[in-house]
Amino acid sequence: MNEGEVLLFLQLKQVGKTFTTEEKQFQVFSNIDLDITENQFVSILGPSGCGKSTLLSMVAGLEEASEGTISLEGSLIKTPGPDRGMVFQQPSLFPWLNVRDNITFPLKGKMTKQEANDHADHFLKMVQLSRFKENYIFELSGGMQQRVAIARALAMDPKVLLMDEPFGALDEQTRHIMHDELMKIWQETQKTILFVTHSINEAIKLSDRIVVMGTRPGRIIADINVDIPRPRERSNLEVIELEKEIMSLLEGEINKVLKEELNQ
Ligand SMILES: Nc1ncnc2c1ncn2[C@@H]1O[C@H](COP(=O)(O)OP(=O)(O)OP(=O)(O)O)[C@@H](O)[C@H]1O
Repeated sequence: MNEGEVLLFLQLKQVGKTFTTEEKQFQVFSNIDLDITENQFVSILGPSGCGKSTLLSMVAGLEEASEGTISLEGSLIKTPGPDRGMVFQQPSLFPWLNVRDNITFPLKGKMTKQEANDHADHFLKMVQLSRFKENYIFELSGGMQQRVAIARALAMDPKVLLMDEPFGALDEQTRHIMHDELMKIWQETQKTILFVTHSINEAIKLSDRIVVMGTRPGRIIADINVDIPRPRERSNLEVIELEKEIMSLLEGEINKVLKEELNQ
């Protein structure tokens, strides 16, 4: 690298996605350009169907880009890899393994059993589940299961944590607790986080930056740096102002989706 040259961390260049089925071709989005710096917490916000999950899956390497390129520290992303950890809305844990073994499972072959257990215990402490390491998944609440999924992703030491509506299935109270915990984890681990949500308030509460997507055609309609000091209470005037601003940006997009759905 030449002196003065900035190494881009996560870079999406002119990315597009078209799904092809037997009957038709469907372009979800095109021309997505995004540069994300290391340690940034970036939320992708947008109406249902604009392609948030598809975009995240492409960064995960689970979906291929139809156009453009996605690279992490200069390496093109084509397949899933340990440099990217994924947390889904449903935690997809192994019910036949206890909490700790769920976390050590992907570490098999990478370290000794004792090292893996110690490693898992470190992350279980971080997500405040140390007392539950011997429990089975069905014995945990939804919020606790999601914490196991976060610990499992972090234990792989990814460069980027990809989170697809991770708290979407939780009740309001648990979601608030998880927000606070995720903020602590992010500050402690300094991970880069790409977070998909359709909650404006969630995006404002958590993010350094909010990328707002529109739909049909899918595209970025705003890219907002959030410099409101944390913690960001809902009653904070700056939060309320930003919430209004994003709501008005999204209103037209949401109406577009509703109109099309009602006409179908
Ligand atoms: N494998 C697939 N084949 C065909 N179409 C797909 C496929 N996956 C997603 N789509 C379509 O792509 C569009 C974007 O889907 P995606 O799930 O990425 O949207 P989203 O913004 O995450 O929506 P939501 O907020 O409802 O989860 C939708 O119209 C969806 O039906």
